[in-house]
Amino acid sequence: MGSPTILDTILARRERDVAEAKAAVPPSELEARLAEAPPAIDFIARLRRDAPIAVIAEVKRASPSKGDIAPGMDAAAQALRYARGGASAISVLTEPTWFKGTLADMAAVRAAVEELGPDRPAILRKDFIIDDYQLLEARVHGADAVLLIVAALDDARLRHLYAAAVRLGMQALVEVNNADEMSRAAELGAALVGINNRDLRSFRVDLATTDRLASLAPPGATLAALSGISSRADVERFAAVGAAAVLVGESLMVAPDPAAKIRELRGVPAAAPGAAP
Ligand SMILES: O=C(O)c1ccccc1NCC(=O)[C@H](O)[C@H](O)COP(=O)(O)O
Repeated sequence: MGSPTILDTILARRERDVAEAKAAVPPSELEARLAEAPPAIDFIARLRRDAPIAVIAEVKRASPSKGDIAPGMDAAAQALRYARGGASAISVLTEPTWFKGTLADMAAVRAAVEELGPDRPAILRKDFIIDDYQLLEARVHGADAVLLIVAALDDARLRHLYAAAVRLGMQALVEVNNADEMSRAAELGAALVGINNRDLRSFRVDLATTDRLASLAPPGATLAALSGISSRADVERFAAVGAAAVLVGESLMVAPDPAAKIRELRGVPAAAPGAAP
């Protein structure tokens, strides 16, 4: 066996984190809080509503590959900038050690977008989900959808977590990075598939990953392209191979005007001068 990859290291740490969280707040306590959780909307329908291309805008303070990106960023304020630009969904990284995110960030984002009414952006919990407990946490803190990374889960666990997410009223963005993972997502019957251009084991970003894998997506699935996206040309490239959405993190986090950057990615004209960023 070779040395552990960053994905292995993150997953091992997440297992310990989940055990500690369960010791502090037992699953039964979270289950009891489900009834008061903010209601979920249909994540896929929210993306589809913004055809031909929806932007899933990510709150990402740091990452294993880049280190600090915007460590002091206020998640809720950034989410409102994204909403102003027309983001269809907000992805909130809730992993604390490498991404400097928290569940409290996601709850704050959810509360902030609630003010926008029924057309609010949908909320994705972006994390390394390995346990039902994290699904309960996600729903209680206002997620409409969760990320399930095929490379992080065996088939039985993937199937179990996918069904459990749906039972809780959420949808799952099923992430793949190669043809084998895509066939596992198809086997699962994933309704929403994210092709990650970043190989989570090597950090290598290759935009051609989406081009190569898009035609292997299960028929009828909604397709999203993830990672390394920074220009309108990237978005057009992925729309041309059938992506209904793009997920964008770093280039929005470093943009001086994130709302304008989202408009640029969506291909809509710039806002009138003097409009709030
Ligand atoms: O971003 C990383 O360095 C990373 C490393 C290991 C596992 C996951 C990682 N990122 C998660 C993501 O896939 C991205 O946050 C997301 O797709 C946005 O990517 P980008 O637009 O390139 O910031």
